[in-house]
Amino acid sequence: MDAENTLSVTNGDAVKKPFLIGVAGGTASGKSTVCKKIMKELGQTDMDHTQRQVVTISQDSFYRELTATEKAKAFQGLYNFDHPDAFDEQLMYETLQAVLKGNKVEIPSYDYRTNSLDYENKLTIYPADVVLFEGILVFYFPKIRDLFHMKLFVDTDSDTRLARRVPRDINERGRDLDAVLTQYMTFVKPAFEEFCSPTKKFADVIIPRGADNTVAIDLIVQHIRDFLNNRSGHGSTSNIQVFMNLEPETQLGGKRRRGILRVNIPALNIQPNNAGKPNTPTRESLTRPH
Ligand SMILES: Nc1ncnc2c1ncn2[C@@H]1O[C@H](COP(=O)(O)OP(=O)(O)O)[C@@H](O)[C@H]1O
Ligand SMILES: O=c1ccn([C@@H]2O[C@H](COP(=O)(O)O)[C@@H](O)[C@H]2O)c(=O)[nH]1
Repeated sequence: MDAENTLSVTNGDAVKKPFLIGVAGGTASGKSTVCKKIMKELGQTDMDHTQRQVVTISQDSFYRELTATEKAKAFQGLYNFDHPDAFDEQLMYETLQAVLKGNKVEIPSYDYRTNSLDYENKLTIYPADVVLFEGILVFYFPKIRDLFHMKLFVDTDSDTRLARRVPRDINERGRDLDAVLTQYMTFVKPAFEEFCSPTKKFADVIIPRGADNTVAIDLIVQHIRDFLNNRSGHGSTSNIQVFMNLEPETQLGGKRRRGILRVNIPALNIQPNNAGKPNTPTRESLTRPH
């Protein structure tokens, strides 16, 4: 395991740094559905939370607490939940830092019916190998954007998004049609154009049509599988051995050597930040046979 992905060693067990994936996109583009599909394909859903290798965190858990005046506005659909100022950037950053350190974290869930954080129903995020962080503005804040190892943007056209948001907000978020449409035209649509859409350029992978795009989802799932396999030592990380016949005696690595020399060449290592780059054999990897 390379040092870059290992945090510390406790009782002989290495604490591994999770692979952090940001999932951005407009409202109702299918961010949560894409994350659920990824988790399902990786066999992570019918499993105890403490055992999961892949977890999803929603940016909604980082909405700021509203003052009484803001709450009153929110109930009339007059508060802008789509502006970057609606989020607690610092808390989001500190929480992701803790997650990257392999710590267990507790975050509130979000209650859309009351427009508030729900501390009664906290979510425990257990240490995992892969963490998906999804939300409309996860790529907006540079400090947070820089934490991601991979960035996905779910790109669904605005008509489809509105057509999905209306029934969802009425059925699941306790809104009426007028409030949904007023909020959409006043805040959601302009904020998408000003703050969310421009962050598409930061994405490594753009997923047109969201969860319907099974090809894109399968590719992402395969990438995560490769990462998990490599991390658990089941991937193609075994060394390649090359035998060299040093006859006559040859100067090598500052020493005179002769006979059969075994050279260990570390195999292609598909860890994040190292993708596609074969490791270079080091002087230490030149070992004499016993
Ligand atoms: N591919 C799809 N086809 C049909 N409905 C979808 C699709 N993707 C998402 N939805 C529905 O659209 C709504 C918004 O999807 P969701 O994944 O919650 O979006 P987001 O997390 O981006 O807000 C939900 O009611 C969801 O069930
Ligand atoms: O109290 C709230 C908080 C947020 N919203 C809206 O939610 C979306 C973001 O959630 P998605 O699941 O990505 O759609 C955002 O557009 C806010 O307008 C809300 O209506 N009320």
